[in-house]
Amino acid sequence: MSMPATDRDTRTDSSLAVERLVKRFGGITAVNGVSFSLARAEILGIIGPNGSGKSTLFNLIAGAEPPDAGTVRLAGRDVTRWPAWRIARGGLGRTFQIPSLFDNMSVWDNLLAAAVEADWQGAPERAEEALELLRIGEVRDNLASELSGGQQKLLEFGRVYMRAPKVVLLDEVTAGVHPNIRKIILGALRRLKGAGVTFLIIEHDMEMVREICERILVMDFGEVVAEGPFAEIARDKDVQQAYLGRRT
Ligand SMILES: Nc1ncnc2c1ncn2[C@@H]1O[C@H](COP(=O)(O)OP(=O)(O)OP(=O)(O)O)[C@@H](O)[C@H]1O
Repeated sequence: MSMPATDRDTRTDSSLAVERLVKRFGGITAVNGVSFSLARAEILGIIGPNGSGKSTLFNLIAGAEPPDAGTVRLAGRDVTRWPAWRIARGGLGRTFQIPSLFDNMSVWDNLLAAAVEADWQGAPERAEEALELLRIGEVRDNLASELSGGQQKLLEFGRVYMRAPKVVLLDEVTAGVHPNIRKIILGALRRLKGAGVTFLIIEHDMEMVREICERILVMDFGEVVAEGPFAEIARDKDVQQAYLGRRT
């Protein structure tokens, strides 16, 4: 089996690389031969209509579901079919569309609980950093259930930060949040990128994609149908009509 030159060149020193990933659910092929790789500190956006396979792709990368074929490499290591907890320990962080928090624990305890397996001793210091990075210091003693939806997204981001991930998957992290919260999230992304963290982002907010993603993958029917910088993707007539809306 021959491999495209672009894959061969980047896969060994990439932060994250997937090759020919496939996932079927009965008669549906949700992910159909997806390959791409991310350099360290790169931000790659994934766009595509509902049902195009974006969430399934995240699940395969994070180990929530095993692929039927293909490989996932994290920092050069083959992590295909590893359980999710082990991939997380290997340096992969993830947020969900609906934040998964401990509702009746405080913001502070939610942060500390995220560090349990990682680093107990450094946890308080890192939790302070998370409060500062995400500007949720004022609500540190509030229960997670008392936070606004946007603050809950910030806290979930903070819980990912606690584990000092090398690669982070963000699933519609700014969907429906107040512009101020969006700004905080963008600032945090830029700071972590500056510290070498790599991001893979599913996003419907095209403004966010344009602002922050260096490269974009367009998915449709489980396949990558276009790939490139935002300006290039935005020029593609088909992509424009289907996903970006008309801009005149
Ligand atoms: N657990 C599952 N069992 C059966 N079919 C599934 C399962 N998960 C996803 N699918 C199907 O796989 C396809 C891809 O779905 P997926 O959720 O990955 O798309 P998506 O691009 O993330 O969509 P959205 O933007 O709505 O989240 C869809 O046809 C979906 O119905």
